[in-house]
Amino acid sequence: MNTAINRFLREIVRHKEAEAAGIDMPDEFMMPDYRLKSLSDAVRKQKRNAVIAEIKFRSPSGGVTAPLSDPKDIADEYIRGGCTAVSVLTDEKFFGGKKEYLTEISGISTVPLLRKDFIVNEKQLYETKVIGADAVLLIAKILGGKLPEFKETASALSLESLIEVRNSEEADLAISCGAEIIGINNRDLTTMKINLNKTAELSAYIRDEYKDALIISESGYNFPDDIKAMKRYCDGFLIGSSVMKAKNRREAVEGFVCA
Ligand SMILES: O=C(O)c1ccccc1NCC(=O)[C@H](O)[C@H](O)COP(=O)(O)O
Repeated sequence: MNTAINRFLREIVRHKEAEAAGIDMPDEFMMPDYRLKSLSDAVRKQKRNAVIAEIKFRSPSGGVTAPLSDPKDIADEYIRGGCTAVSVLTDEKFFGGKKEYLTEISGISTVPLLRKDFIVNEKQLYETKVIGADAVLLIAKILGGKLPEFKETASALSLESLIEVRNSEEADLAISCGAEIIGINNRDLTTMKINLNKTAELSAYIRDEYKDALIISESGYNFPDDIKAMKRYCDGFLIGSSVMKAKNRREAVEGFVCA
């Protein structure tokens, strides 16, 4: 692992391990909706572009993406724009998220919800279920050899896993544990720079090796034309900053969905 990534991930892992020492249960008045919604089915059934629209108030690469507002309203705008799923950042320290946001949104959402966080401890998977998510992000670089057992635990909890990779070794790891959904992240964690070609390169590798997984291209989609250029390389897109920053979020999502 390169040293800059190392430092960043080490800081996150340390923080997450401390946080995961206790499981936060949602308050009674925010009981999540546990009816299952499948992310993979939703992506497969989408006739236009499958867009997983993300709620992220802040990020290490871009700072504040939007002033704090009710995440349910944002999810509602995304859903009216035709998104296939909503991704909710639940990390507080680095992304200004909250686990409660996911629980609140689960009460109004008609689409699957992805919990976006840094999962380092299996307790967080139980917590992910408890707070009302349908799917969870597992990052190959963080979990390494522990990835298969985390994926199995997630499946046992009826949580789908989106396994995030950035290179062919990580893709091999995802494939070896039978990933149903693989996310290719276009953001380089050393420089924070975006390279959409990462999706083109890695999806060719993955599709050569393994035809079963859905491929989601993550990060760096600013304009509908970006989707037009990349759609042949993947089955869906995870889009955060540009839809959070949009004046009209419903229209912004619709633009990506219909590109
Ligand atoms: O968003 C960041 O700055 C970031 C930095 C370091 C690790 C992860 C990061 N983001 C997580 C994500 O995967 C993105 O939020 C997601 O793919 C959406 O990206 P974007 O549309 O570019 O906001």
